[in-house]
Amino acid sequence: MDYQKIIEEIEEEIQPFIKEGKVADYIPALANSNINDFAMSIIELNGKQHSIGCSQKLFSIQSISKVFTFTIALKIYCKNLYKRVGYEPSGNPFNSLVQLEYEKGIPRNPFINAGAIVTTDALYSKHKSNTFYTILNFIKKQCGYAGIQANNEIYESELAHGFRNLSLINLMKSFGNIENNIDDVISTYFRQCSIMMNTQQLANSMLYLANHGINPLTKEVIVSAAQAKRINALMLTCGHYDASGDFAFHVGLPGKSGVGGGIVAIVPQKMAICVYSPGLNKEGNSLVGTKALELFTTKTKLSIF
Ligand SMILES: NC(=O)CC[C@H](N)C(=O)O
Repeated sequence: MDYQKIIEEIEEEIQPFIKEGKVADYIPALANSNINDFAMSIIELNGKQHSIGCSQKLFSIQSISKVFTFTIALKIYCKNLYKRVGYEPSGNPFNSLVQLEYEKGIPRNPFINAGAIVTTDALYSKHKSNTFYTILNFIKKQCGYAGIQANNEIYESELAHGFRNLSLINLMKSFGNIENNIDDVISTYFRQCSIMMNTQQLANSMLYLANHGINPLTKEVIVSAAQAKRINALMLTCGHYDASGDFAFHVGLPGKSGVGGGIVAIVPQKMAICVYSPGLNKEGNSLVGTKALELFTTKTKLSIF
């Protein structure tokens, strides 16, 4: 299949939708993202790459970082991790507090904010003040580029406005589900969200999930096949919060979004994809990114369904 031609078609077909989204402004440093930006990158298991648009432009990975932290925590804690964070969809917005009180501080899954904060806390218990560098080094290795960095302005901006996330972590601490100092954990979480990558780097970094946990290019075993299956399952059922059903319905691939405007998606045994468009839909997922992936699976018949 000529993937390059397909993504070129998609770039044209998404144009009418570009102004429909709204860039995230609850993190003030994200408010000046350019709504007209669009990029899409594919990497096949054999390393063949295809890109369109501003695929070299860096943007903050935000909640896509939850895939990396969950992967690292799963390697360390295996099944024990599920004592502290579940694996069911929440049906609620990514930063919702309500369910967390009913469910005694155990977040539904690792891809909503509460679950990702617990995951970062679990990493902090092991790596202490090296936690952020452990996450960053993991990402550098997966994408094959040592220059990956966090963005201090975005980090500071979220730190100054992260009231919701502070509520979540305090509530979980009150239930005994946060082991470390809340300032240490929340600042690590905000820093991981502010890591800057482009669509090409993000697609590269997800390749192990398309290949049963093994990076097909370096042959390194990142997680077991069973763990890779579970990460993909959670991306499918929880990767887009209360729009996860909608994403499965329209796109039909395991995926994970971030409020920076990126979405990664996995075509099992074939490829990893990343799209970028900072205009979001009301659930906080890239509107045009979702549309582009829908067009891709419709044109290629590569949905898992
Ligand atoms: N959905 C997201 O990308 C949310 C991440 C963001 N840093 C937050 O915690 O609110």
